[in-house]
Amino acid sequence: MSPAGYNLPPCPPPPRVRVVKECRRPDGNRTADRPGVIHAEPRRPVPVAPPRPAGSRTRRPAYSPEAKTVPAHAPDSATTPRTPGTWPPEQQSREEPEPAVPVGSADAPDTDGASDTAGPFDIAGPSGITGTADPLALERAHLAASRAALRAMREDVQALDISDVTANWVNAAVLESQIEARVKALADLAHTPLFFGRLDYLHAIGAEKSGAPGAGRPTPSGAADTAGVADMADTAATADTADTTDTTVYIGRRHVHDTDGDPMVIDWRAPVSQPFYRASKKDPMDVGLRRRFGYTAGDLTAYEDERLSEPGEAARTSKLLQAEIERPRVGPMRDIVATIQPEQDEIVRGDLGGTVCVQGGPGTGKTAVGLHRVAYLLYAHRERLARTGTLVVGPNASFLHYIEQVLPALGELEVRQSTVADLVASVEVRGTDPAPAAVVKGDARMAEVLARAVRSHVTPPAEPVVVVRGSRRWRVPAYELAELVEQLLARGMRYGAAREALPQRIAHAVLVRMEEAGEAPDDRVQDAVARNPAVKAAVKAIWPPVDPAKLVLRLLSDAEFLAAHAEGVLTAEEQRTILWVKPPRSVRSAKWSAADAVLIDEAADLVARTHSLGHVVLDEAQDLSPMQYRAVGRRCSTGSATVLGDLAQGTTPWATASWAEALRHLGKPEAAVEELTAGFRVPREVIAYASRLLPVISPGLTEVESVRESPGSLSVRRVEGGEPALTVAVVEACVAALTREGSTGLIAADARVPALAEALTAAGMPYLSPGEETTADARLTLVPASLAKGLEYDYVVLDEPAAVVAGEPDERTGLRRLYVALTRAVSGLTVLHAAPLPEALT
Ligand SMILES: Nc1ncnc2c1ncn2[C@@H]1O[C@H](COP(=O)(O)OP(=O)(O)OP(=O)(O)O)[C@@H](O)[C@H]1O
Repeated sequence: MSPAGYNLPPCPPPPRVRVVKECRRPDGNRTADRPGVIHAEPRRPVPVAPPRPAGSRTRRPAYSPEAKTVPAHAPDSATTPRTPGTWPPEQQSREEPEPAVPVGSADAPDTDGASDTAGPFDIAGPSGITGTADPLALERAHLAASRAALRAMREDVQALDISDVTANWVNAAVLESQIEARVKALADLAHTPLFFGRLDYLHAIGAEKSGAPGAGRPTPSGAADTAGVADMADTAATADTADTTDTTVYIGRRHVHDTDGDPMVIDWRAPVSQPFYRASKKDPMDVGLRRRFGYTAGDLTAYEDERLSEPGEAARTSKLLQAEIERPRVGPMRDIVATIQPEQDEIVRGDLGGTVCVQGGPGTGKTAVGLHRVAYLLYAHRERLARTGTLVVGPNASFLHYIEQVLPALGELEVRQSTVADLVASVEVRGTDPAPAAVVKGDARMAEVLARAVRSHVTPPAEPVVVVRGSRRWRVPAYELAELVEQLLARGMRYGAAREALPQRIAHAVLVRMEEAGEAPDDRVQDAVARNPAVKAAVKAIWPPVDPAKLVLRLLSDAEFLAAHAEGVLTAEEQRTILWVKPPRSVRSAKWSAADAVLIDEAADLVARTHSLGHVVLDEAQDLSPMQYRAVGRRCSTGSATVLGDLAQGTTPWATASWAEALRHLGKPEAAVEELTAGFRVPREVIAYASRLLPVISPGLTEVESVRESPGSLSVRRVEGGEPALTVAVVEACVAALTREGSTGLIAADARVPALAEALTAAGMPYLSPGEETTADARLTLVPASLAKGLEYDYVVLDEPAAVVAGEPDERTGLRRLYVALTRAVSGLTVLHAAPLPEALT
């Protein structure tokens, strides 16, 4: 296995290039000829990690003081010769951990890396490493060596000379772009920790240990269904350790190995990494020590140990987890790869074959889990999913913008993200429906109405088909044509596919007659007959083309046409509800609504099968109508889905009442429903306050149990003096919130947004809108309550809850909207009201 022994990411749309020749590096060395695989040998020397101290049985090559290569992002000291155990000396002194600072304290130093885990705080000890050296220095040395190894991997790919490899310029261009992508994927981002955890196994990885505790733990080999890109190399390189005596693995975002192919960092998705997320005192999975690392500004500054096999040590909540959650939020959503919790990991690593539905209250990590699941599936089934595609569906553009950096941070750049509206955007949506019309249009019964309407275009043949060839005339009578039509209808084919099949069926009937008359027609004759003008004319009359948009236009404009197909399906009242008062003249001039676009999408699928992807993640799924579920479902009809949502946060008039029903509409009735109840975002005090609404908005749903205590995180204040005084108080609360680190969201009823915007401007306080990225200089976002779903801020100021409730068509939906607004804060929520609070909150 070469350092760069990865298949390169497939590069659709051009077909995968089969590299049949050897790649030749500039130094003349050849690489093997595996199709689509770039090898780069011989490997360059890279510095290796310092020796594991006594008691740590790893196979990693001993640290060599001669190794002088400067690590890619190693501290400046990297060129200085080092002494084992104190490596690198300057770095050790420069990066000596700062004095312990209470987690979440205002004194905590700035962190600027999206993937940093925490500010410095008490370093748990003593370390699992015995010996004289400072454990932190040893870990930093391993980090520096891993970075150097990664740089070497990257340089090997950069050095590839493909000039005599490719047969033509197209192949060369594809290969070039694959190399570019590969180099990009191997980038060492200064502020993204290369590893965030370490496991010390009790037994050598992959060794037989029958009877040993955790004997069933995964081995590094057999990661995945392997075929394909990076995972192939990862799996193979990881498997290198299977017959060794290694006991220690470092876990990070990607695989890094040294010049011998020995892993220095293992991808978090590999089976051998799994115990990092799942092992517990109860089931240590053969892990003796689990170590989590804390970073500050890209520097390794802390670690936290858990000794899973020592019964005396009580299980405790990870301070690093707490610090990570409370780390001020600026910018887009972050990944949680370093702190995925066991119940989340169960979902993340679920089989590709099965659809899973996750019910979870606000802040339980549904979105995070869904995104990490995609990354995991891409690792485990890369080739299959690269071929079939993956998709993340979110509720609106600002939400998608908020989450869009998570997958790239996990090294996955190819996942499409879309709203349902964009998925079905075959017409321009310029109109809106009144709620009652939208509810009927979103009802699953509309699928039956559309199916009937499409099928109604098939007209029973009244005339025979007469095909003239040379001097002969061949006649297929109307009754026989009718039989052919019946057969096609009975097969349940898509309308368009059946339409394409009909000419061949008619031609076949003609050929049977020819044979009966002693002729010996072949396939070419059949094709010629199928293209005969008489056959074409008959097909047009019997099975005319259907334009989905025109069909829906007619259904919504023509009461008789609608009645003919909605008979027994929709009531007369429902039909009236969806009919346009003033029918548009054409598809182009129609003011299509979002629900209309979904109807057109359904009709389009009746005509021609929608392409199915390999896996779809559907977030905030509770808000979809049955017809929207169908639209998403047909995009994973041959694949699987991860459905994420919270019934209590359903705020559309058609929001789903039960997951069983939703999954039925999605076409995945067999899907398992899992529940997440541990809350990561919202502090205990705040979630307890918001949960007062649950009995009214979603009776029977489990309350979220926050993993974080944060005394003083909730403030509810009544403001005397009506709306003007309230506005002043809200602005003041924003000013106060902005004195703290991190982001502030001012959430208000949509109708209140203009007044608040004006007040903020008058106060000289610039603000962003949802979807605009917060930065260190722009930390305040003014959020209409209708767009708050899925978002979060360190501090939230909530304006006038009663107005949020009143902004919705009914009280239950209003209270659900309020529940969403109340659950966006990570560190503090201030509720300000002039009007009385909704009763359920008091
Ligand atoms: N295991 C974890 N470690 C660290 N942070 C986590 C973990 N799980 C979730 N979080 C954090 O909690 C916050 C909420 O997560 P997320 O947005 O995925 O929740 P959600 O269930 O989708 O919430 P909502 O229902 O409000 O949309 C995010 O900041 C996320 O990073």
